[in-house]
Amino acid sequence: MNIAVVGTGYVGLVTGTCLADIGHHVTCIDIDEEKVAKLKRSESPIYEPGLEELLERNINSGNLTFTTDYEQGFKDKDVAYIAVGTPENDDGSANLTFVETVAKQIAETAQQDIIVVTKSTVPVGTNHHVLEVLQQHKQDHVNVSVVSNPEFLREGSAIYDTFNGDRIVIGADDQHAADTIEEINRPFNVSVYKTDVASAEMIKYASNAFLATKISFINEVANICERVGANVEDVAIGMGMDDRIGNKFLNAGIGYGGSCFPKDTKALIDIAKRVDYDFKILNQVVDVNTQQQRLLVDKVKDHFNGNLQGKTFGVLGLAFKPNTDDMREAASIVVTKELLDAGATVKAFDPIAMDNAKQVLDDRINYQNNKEDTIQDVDAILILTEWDEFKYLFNNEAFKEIQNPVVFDGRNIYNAEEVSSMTYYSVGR
Ligand SMILES: NC(=O)c1ccc[n+]([C@@H]2O[C@H](COP(=O)([O-])OP(=O)(O)OC[C@H]3O[C@@H](n4cnc5c(N)ncnc54)[C@H](O)[C@@H]3O)[C@@H](O)[C@H]2O)c1
Ligand SMILES: O=c1ccn([C@@H]2O[C@H](COP(=O)(O)OP(=O)(O)O[C@H]3O[C@H](CO)[C@@H](O)[C@H](O)[C@H]3O)[C@@H](O)[C@H]2O)c(=O)[nH]1
Repeated sequence: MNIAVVGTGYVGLVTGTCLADIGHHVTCIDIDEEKVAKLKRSESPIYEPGLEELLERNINSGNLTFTTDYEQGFKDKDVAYIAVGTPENDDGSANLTFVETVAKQIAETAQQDIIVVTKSTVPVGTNHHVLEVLQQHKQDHVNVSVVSNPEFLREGSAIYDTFNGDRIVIGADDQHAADTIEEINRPFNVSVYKTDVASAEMIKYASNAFLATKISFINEVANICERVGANVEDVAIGMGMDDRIGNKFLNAGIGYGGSCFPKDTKALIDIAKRVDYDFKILNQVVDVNTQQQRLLVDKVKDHFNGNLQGKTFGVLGLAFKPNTDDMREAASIVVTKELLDAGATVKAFDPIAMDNAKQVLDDRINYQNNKEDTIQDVDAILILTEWDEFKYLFNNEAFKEIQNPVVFDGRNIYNAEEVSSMTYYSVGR
């Protein structure tokens, strides 16, 4: 099949590359010229394990091309995927400007019948609106239909998730369009769930909101565990042995971040509000997460009797989770700002996200080139992201030289034996 993918961010680039890898002819379109120039050289503008190899293979085979030119991108295409951002507006609602713009551009460019597939996360009703925009701006001889095909990949394992997803959701009111998208995806060999457009749009928000709820729930349990002398890790294992609960997404810590959970939970609250419904649980999930992202700073302040003036902290991990360079809504943004505002000096290091971190974090931060330098001459070490290379910190010569180390572990990456000889704080244990 001949496919255009509009937007080469985390979703568009992974989707386009994987569709090319299963044999489709794919052109990815982006307005960012620098990004497209890099992609043409088989260089990935984002860090995503395995992506660069896949890019190179499919560019070389001729299945994958990149352009900033819509006319070139849509030439002879049967299907167009929309994978542009839907960021948060000030009131929490989803900003649909990019999706609308792309719908209009597709309509104005398409010269043949086209199925438009929305991969971007969009509120219920958006695909119907996209169809209206397409119909308003398309040429008379062109037939258009829309399909909602929400994306469930996780950053850091996006390629794996695409080939091993739990489901592919296809929401369409047009049977032929739904069947075509199912056929396109068949080589992935992932279960397909077909439904109507509105339900597909809702599945995406409900899934993310449920996962965020699981995290805020276990974080509140962790906070109680600390007060009653229980261990949240043992509690999560015991809970997770019940299949109805499941053992995933029960890791307590300093809350969820990233480009999806924070914005999608707020967008679902807004979707509910627009139909006069107060999504009470989800409001609390968001509040708990805001509180949880500050938790480590409260522990630091308690340890230093409320005075961080003149203290130095070594922060390990800045990305919102390991194996990504994405800094969107990372807990490190909150934690480092609070430490700096309290008068502390902050040294920081992330194995991959340094460049992006420098764009979003406070310029008072003293960036380091490695973990060894970051933990030298500090009053305490803070772990904010559970990168593998931080898991063996205690075997590191630089660490062994520290007198009376103090460690605040926001991701519970160490066990009791490892930390027995130091002052150690974690979450819910
Ligand atoms: N990041 C994820 O892990 C993830 C997972 C599932 C769903 N989603 C959803 O997918 C959507 C995209 O997310 P993302 O993280 O990939 O976004 P992103 O911000 O990384 O990428 C968006 C891309 O779209 C491009 N773009 C903007 N306007 C354009 C236009 N008119 N024409 C062509 N390109 C244009 C931008 O230049 C950018 O490269 C969002 O709705 C998001 O909620 C994201
Ligand atoms: O038990 C857990 C699991 C995750 N997290 C945190 O939750 C956030 C999100 O993690 P994860 O879901 O692994 O990453 P994302 O790449 O944001 O993926 C989520 O958001 C995507 C965008 O919508 C969806 O496609 C994915 O299915 C959904 O998992 C991160 O800050 C994690 O540290 C926890 O605190 N505890």
